[in-house]
Parts: sequence; structure tokens; C-alpha cells
Amino acid sequence: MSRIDAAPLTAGAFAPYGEVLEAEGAPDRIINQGLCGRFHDLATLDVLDGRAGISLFKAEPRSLPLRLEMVERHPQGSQAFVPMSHDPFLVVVAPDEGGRPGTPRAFLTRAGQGINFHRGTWHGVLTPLYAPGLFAVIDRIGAGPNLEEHWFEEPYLVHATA
Ligand SMILES: NC(=O)N[C@@H](O)C(=O)O
Ligand code: NI
Repeated sequence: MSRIDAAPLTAGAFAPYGEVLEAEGAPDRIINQGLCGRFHDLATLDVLDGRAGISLFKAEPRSLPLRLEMVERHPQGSQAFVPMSHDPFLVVVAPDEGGRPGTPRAFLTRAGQGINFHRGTWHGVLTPLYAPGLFAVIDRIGAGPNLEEHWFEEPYLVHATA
């Protein structure tokens, strides 16, 4: 099995695949009588033939190293994972190479970070590393297919880091 070492998630490294949601640095706006910092418009919801909706996912925590057997993509909409606990989670993406995923890349989030996959980005499914694995997921609500899966001939093994 080929090895993949997860890297710390950064906006720059993730940019080809999506946006990082984080409250870092100075807020864009101070609101609510000065009691709240707004980190404004961090990601783009991109939905075709439907609407954006908010769902809750309660997923089983996984442990590393993780057998990565498949990635998927949503041609009709972006998809955001927003943890509802202050825990890191694993994010896997892959470049598209002629309609198939290339070599996957893995990232470990810091507690407090979320992500938004661009529409059509190959990604691993929601992968918590800690219980309760509770996430808000903002993605397309609509009719018709919006899921394409790719199962690797040989799984990868995703490690915490080198
Ligand atoms: N299938 C589903 O709703 N979730 C996946 O898209 C996922 O990325 O976890
Ligand atoms: Ni997905």
C-alpha cells in the first residue's frame, strides 16, 4: 500500500481544492456592540440545480493510519464540513486527472478549522478523529445525481505525519 503523510492544513495548500474556514488574525468586522468578531464570507457555496442546505452528520471517529479505499466528488455542488466540537479531523483530497483522481493528499486540521470543498473536488468522506464526530455539513439539496465515487485498485495508507 502506498503511504500518504497528512500535512497541517493551510489555506494556501488547500486552495486548489477548496477554502479553509478559520477565525484567524483580526476579524473583518466587529459587530454586536463590539462583543463579536465577524470573519466574513470565507467560502463560496456553489450549487447547481438546487439550493444550499445545512445538515448534521454524526460520524464514527477513525484512527490513523487509515486505509483510504475511495474518494468521491459532487459535480453539482460544493460541500462544507464544519466541526461542532473543538477537535482536529482528517481531510483528504485529490487532483482530477482526466476524470479520475490523481494521488491523494491528506491534511490534518487544527481544532477550530473547517473546510469547504469546491464543487467537483475529489475528496475523502467526512473523517472525524475524535468522538462525537458531529459536524454541520453545508451542501447541495436538490434532485438528480450529485455523487461520483472512485474506488482505488489498491488502497492508500494515510499516516498522521512523516
Ligand atoms: N454522502 C454524503 O452525504 N457525505 C459525503 O458526501 C461526504 O463527503 O462525507
Ligand atoms: Ni462528499
